[in-house]
Amino acid sequence: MLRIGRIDYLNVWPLFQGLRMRMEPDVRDQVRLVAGHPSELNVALASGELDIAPSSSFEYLLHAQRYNLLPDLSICSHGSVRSVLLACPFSPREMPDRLAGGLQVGLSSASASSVALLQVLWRFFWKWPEPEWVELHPGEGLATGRPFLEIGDLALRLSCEMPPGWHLVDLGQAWRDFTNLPFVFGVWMVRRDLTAQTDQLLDHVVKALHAAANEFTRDPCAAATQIERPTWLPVENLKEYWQCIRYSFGPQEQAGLMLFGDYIRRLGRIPAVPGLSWSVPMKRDKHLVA
Ligand SMILES: C=C(O[C@@H]1C=C(C(=O)O)C=C[C@H]1O)C(=O)O
Repeated sequence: MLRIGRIDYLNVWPLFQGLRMRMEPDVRDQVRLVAGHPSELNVALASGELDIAPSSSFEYLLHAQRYNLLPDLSICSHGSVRSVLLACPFSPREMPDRLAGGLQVGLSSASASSVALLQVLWRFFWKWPEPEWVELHPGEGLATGRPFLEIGDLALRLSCEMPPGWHLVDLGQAWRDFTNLPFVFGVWMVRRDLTAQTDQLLDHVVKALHAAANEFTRDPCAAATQIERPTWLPVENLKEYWQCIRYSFGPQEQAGLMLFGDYIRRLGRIPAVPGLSWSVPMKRDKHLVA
């Protein structure tokens, strides 16, 4: 049995749809998909309830000794991402003045990477004074009337149905403006203590994931007509969204992840930036281990 985490957001829908379509019945019988938001998957992975999951890049940077990474697969954006947003009930230009009077800023309890990204941008890019950070459940932010971080489909919904008077800051775009690099929100982590019996199963799943990712990269909009969309999401918005989401994990994305690691080290959240440990040799390194 292979226990796979599935982020319950539209950002990975095409990947899991592709996986489902490609799994042979005997493989499907041996795979259990467990859905949750990234923080839930981080906890389940760390405690060994899951064997493999796409989840927060922050969790990898924090506990890299527990995991290997699937090569060539991530959840990232090269600019605007649309589903990781700082929502603000006033113009963000007013932030320094508002902070002078003391201000709480809400952080989604669903997130690890985006929480840290917001704190990195706050300190090193915008250079705003530190607010009082408070944790909020997903969907609770608007009612507070204060700035808050939202991720996933709830954030995408905010970007489709912009609440009157609110301003949205896209954190994928802000990271691009800051560093000129992609931001890797999620990576695929495989627990290092996975038993050898699951090797073949894992191999099959990884091949299917790569095929699904390649198909998505070739035509990110194709899946938009296959899915039953929520009423708040026009098909054009979904197509635009999936053109922002990328599953690649090449040198640019790796550089973005390492730079993020260095900033969170400077924030004191990790003692040192770990190396990237792969679950199978990278394609370009195969000749080294042959
Ligand atoms: C792009 C997104 O990234 C997600 C955000 C994560 C986090 O903040 O920890 C983890 C995985 C990603 O799926 C999103 O929320 O849509």
